[in-house]
Amino acid sequence: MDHALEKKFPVNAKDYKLYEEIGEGVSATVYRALCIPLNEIVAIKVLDLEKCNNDLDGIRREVKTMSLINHPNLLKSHCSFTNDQNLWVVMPYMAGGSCMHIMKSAYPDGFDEPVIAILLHEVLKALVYLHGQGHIHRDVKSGNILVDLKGAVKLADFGVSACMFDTGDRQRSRNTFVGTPCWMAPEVMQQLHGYDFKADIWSFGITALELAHGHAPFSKYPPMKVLLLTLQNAPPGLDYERDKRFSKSFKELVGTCLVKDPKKRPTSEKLLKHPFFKQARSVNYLSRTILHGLTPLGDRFRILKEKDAAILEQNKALYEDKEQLSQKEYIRGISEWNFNLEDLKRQASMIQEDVDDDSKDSSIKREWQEDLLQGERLSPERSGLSNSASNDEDGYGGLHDLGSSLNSFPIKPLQALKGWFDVGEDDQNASTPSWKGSVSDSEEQLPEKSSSKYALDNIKEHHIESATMSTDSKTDRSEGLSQHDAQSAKQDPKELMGEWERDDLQRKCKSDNCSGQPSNWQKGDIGRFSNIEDASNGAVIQCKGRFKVTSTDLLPKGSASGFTTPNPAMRSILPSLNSILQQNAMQREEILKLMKHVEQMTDKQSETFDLISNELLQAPPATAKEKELQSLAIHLQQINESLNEDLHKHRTRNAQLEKHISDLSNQK
Ligand SMILES: Nc1ncnc2c1ncn2[C@@H]1O[C@H](COP(=O)(O)OP(=O)(O)OP(=O)(O)O)[C@@H](O)[C@H]1O
Repeated sequence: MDHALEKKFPVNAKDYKLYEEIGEGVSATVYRALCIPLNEIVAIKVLDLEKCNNDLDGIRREVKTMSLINHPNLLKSHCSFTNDQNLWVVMPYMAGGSCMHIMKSAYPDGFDEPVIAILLHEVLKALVYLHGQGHIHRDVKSGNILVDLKGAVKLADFGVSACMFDTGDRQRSRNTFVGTPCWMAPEVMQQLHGYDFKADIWSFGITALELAHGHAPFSKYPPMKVLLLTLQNAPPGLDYERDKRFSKSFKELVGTCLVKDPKKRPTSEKLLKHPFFKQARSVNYLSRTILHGLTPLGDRFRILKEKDAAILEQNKALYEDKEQLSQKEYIRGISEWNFNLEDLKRQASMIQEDVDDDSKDSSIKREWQEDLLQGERLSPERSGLSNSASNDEDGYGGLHDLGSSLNSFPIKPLQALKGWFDVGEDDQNASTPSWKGSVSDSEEQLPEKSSSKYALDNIKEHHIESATMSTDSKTDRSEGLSQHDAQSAKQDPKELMGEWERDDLQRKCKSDNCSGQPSNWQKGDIGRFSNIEDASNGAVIQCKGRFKVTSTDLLPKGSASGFTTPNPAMRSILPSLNSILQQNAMQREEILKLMKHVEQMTDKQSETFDLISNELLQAPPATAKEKELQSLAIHLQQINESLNEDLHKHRTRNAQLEKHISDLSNQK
């Protein structure tokens, strides 16, 4: 137990001497300071209450949480008090600073795996405790992981944390859009069913990637773009090629956390049992490695601040015309971002078409490769289209779904995008999130039965104070993998399928296709058109729209009559060629349909879109109705963009398939 916690810290500003600045957040500046009567160095977070007028509730929450928590891996405050218009929060000084600062100043490409294992292990222990107490942290990221010089790791910043057992307004806060975009779970962005502890598991996975690469996926993009990329793309992960230096078990851990369906993510307790953490050494290792030889925190912070200022200066000219733009937010790409229309306007103005760097990022690359490997089968990220592909009469199933989603816009803005994200079956069936329901409902979402029971007692008695129960006993309780978890792990191995297994599956898929076995999707459709016998007779084996594929297309160029008995080698390759041709033709057809539909939609609606969005975006919203309309306009634009991106992907895939065919023909 930290000895300092037992000391009585004075609650008067004159008892502290502020030294240099060591950190800065959206709402506060943090200083190294001396507590004069105790002769102890502390950190003091100074919040300007006048500037935080609209978030006093959040501040109150943070201070309360910080004073009540009691876990070695959580940053507890010594005390807090007001000083003029400021709130001072006195905390232990974490001389190593945040992991983000350490990376920025000394490890720009991220840490090595042994270091990451320790950091994640310590943070996860904090999450197990928090979740057991009924709290969601909601802002897990390297900037909030603080380290002291001995290597102690503490998760900080409860500014946006939420308690699962609050009622009324506080409960509604779990339907709000808080956190930091790059680390934010899709369900938090979507605002469909609310969210729970699992949102922290997603952020934990993103933090793992951040520690591995030195930055979070999509960190260079403005929040609006991050939102779209997170919702539309396959989850990011460690790449097989690029991340060779990391173990299979680390890749698997990340894959387990970054599953879009929160129900399929493990609880923090379950995650703590992941084999990856077997390698986690004692925290002393950090002091011998990443903390060794670091310059004092204040100096590091000053240098980083100067660098940031220089970048801002450089970019000033670029963004001059976008007067309202918060450049600082953009460059950091990490700060808390509430789903607010002013932000959207600002951020939307910054969106560029390139997805260059992060498209090189593993997630997009993997999605792309997966699409290629699996042929026509569309990525689940676009399930609105793909699910309907096989039984869709007009081929517009996804678009129809989208249309019907649009009707629900005024009620749930982001719901309109449903069907374009991989909302799991469970999600679609679920009517309300479990935490919204009765007490027994909420139990299901809790990390462990004993924890939930404990937490439920909390609700009954409204005693958040009980959070300060003995750390040791809490830790003990949370150590054991619950029976339920162990069983569900056995019963549903898919649930634990990580990136590695997914890659294996893809490889398998690839080899299946090469052997001429059509995928499920193809099997159904081949029947609709023709069979291999037709091909050998030179008949039209496929006729869709203006595309006709005949078997002569498949025959060797040298064959005069175009009708020879294929040798065994040819025989084996014909089904592949046939299947590819069919895919190709069908893809062309689908692209044409999409293009036609988009053109129609664009013709009819673009004027309306422009009108609505331009007019509405100009004027600040006066009424709730106007706000809804603004949301509608913005989301229609997003959908438009999604459609265009899909179209583009189809085109590219088509080109790839054509190239594949010509390669195969050349080989022949
Ligand atoms: N106790 C501490 N010891 C050392 N450094 C600290 C301490 N507390 C905070 N910092 C530094 O100050 C930075 C900002 O603090 P904090 O995250 O609490 O502010 P904030 O306004 O809540 O930030 P944000 O909302 O952007 O996360 C941290 O990222 C960290 O680098």
